[in-house]
Amino acid sequence: MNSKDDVPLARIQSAVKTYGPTRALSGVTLDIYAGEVLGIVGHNGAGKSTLMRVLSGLEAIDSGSVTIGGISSPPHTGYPGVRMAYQEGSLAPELSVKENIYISSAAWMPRWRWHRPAAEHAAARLAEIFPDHSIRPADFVDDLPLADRQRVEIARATITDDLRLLILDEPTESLSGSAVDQLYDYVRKLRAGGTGIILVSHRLTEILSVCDRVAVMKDGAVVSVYRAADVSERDLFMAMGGEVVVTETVDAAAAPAADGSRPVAARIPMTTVDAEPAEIIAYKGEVIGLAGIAGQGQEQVLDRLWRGSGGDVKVSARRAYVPGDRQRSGILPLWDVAANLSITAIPGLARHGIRRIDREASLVSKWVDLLNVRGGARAPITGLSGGNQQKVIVARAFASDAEVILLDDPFRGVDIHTKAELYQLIRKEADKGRTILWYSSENSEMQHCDRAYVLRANRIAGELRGAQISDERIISLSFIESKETAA
Ligand SMILES: Nc1ncnc2c1ncn2[C@@H]1O[C@H](COP(=O)(O)OP(=O)(O)OP(=O)(O)O)[C@@H](O)[C@H]1O
Repeated sequence: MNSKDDVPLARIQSAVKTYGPTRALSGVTLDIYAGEVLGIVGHNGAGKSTLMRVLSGLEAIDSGSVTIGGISSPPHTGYPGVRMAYQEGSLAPELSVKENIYISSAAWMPRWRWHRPAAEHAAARLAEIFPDHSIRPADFVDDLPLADRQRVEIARATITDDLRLLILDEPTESLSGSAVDQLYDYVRKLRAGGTGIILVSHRLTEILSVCDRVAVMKDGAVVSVYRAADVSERDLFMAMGGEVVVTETVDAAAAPAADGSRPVAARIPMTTVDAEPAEIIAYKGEVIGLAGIAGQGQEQVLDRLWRGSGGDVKVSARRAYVPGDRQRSGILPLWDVAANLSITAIPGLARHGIRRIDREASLVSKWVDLLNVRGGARAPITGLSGGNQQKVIVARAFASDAEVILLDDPFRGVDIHTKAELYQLIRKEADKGRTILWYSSENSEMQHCDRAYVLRANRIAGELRGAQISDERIISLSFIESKETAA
């Protein structure tokens, strides 16, 4: 552990950064040491990503100072030795993996015949961090699923001839369990080699398991710094400004049985892992989880339901979809928060085909308040923090008149207070008769469902109900061999 006498690798003093009227950083003071993992936690919009962009030299502060490795005014290429894996992804989608690696390493890679070294670096680093990955250096980034793009984003940040400070901004929001463990093993290895690492995350369990110290940010400032060994998740939660919200998970006894007495809201034919015919069925008013490790067909189920009835698929005509990949298919970047939020609700609010601006405005203000969207209704959506953008996309679905809501890992990057409120919102909306089908990469979220189907290789590996839905059960169903493959 570092003592006060150690020279910090990075020192931030009274850093202030404003965007128009928004004070994103209101006087941050923080030291970061070589050979430590420093966690940064805080509510959506607390200023975490802004601070990281300042440390990487991407944004200049208005006042205060930032010194890294003895340098206070970084060259246009950023502070030497500081690399960052970005929350929203920084890869050029129309280029291949190796081309992306080359772009960020052009300063030290050969100027000619760089394809091969770039491909070798990409393959070697991906294999080192994520041994079971299946990404090829020639793959186009746009063709990769979100989790693979995240793997490349992380690998890209570490491919350099000089790594002193590695910044990971919410690196695990789209990774599943084993990839998360692999990443943190690599982080520990870097720490042992003397690299300083900053880990920004809303996942407090991960923060406490991998960090040496944790800084809590609130409203643009660091309000406390703890030794990770001295605090609990609850302590961090309270320091972030949390009230203890009791989120009720579904109790098996209380869970509504899938008894068929309610109308069917969605039905989709499937097979079991033993190749028996089966189906995913959601009755009106149920919250149905689609669980299992990432990429096992959960998104295809949502996609088939989104495309609508046809063949043996049955689903209500009024449905809404919350995509997990907000950059690609979620936000409407040229519009403000209000337009992004109300777009699907407008027809339902109109009278005789004429828009009712007053009703639209009150709908928007209700949801902005309910989800505490920092930035307000008139802010451009791209000026919002990542978690706040995600809240707007969730609000858009619930503000519509949809009977069936399809959630594709919807709470990526949303802070824990807001998540707790969203879990309650889902329950309330289900009680009102809406049906929710919900894929989450966080198994613990599935506990808020009435029933959950665990998927493996596009098939149903099992169905859990109420209190049966646990991390352990989901993991074991995700890996146990089927009778067919075991035979
Ligand atoms: N480019 C920008 N233009 C205008 N406002 C911005 C911009 N970037 C950030 N902000 C504002 O600065 C504040 C801090 O945002 P920041 O992205 O740093 O928060 P964060 O703590 O990383 O949040 P999250 O957990 O949601 O990622 C927010 O109010 C945000 O709206």
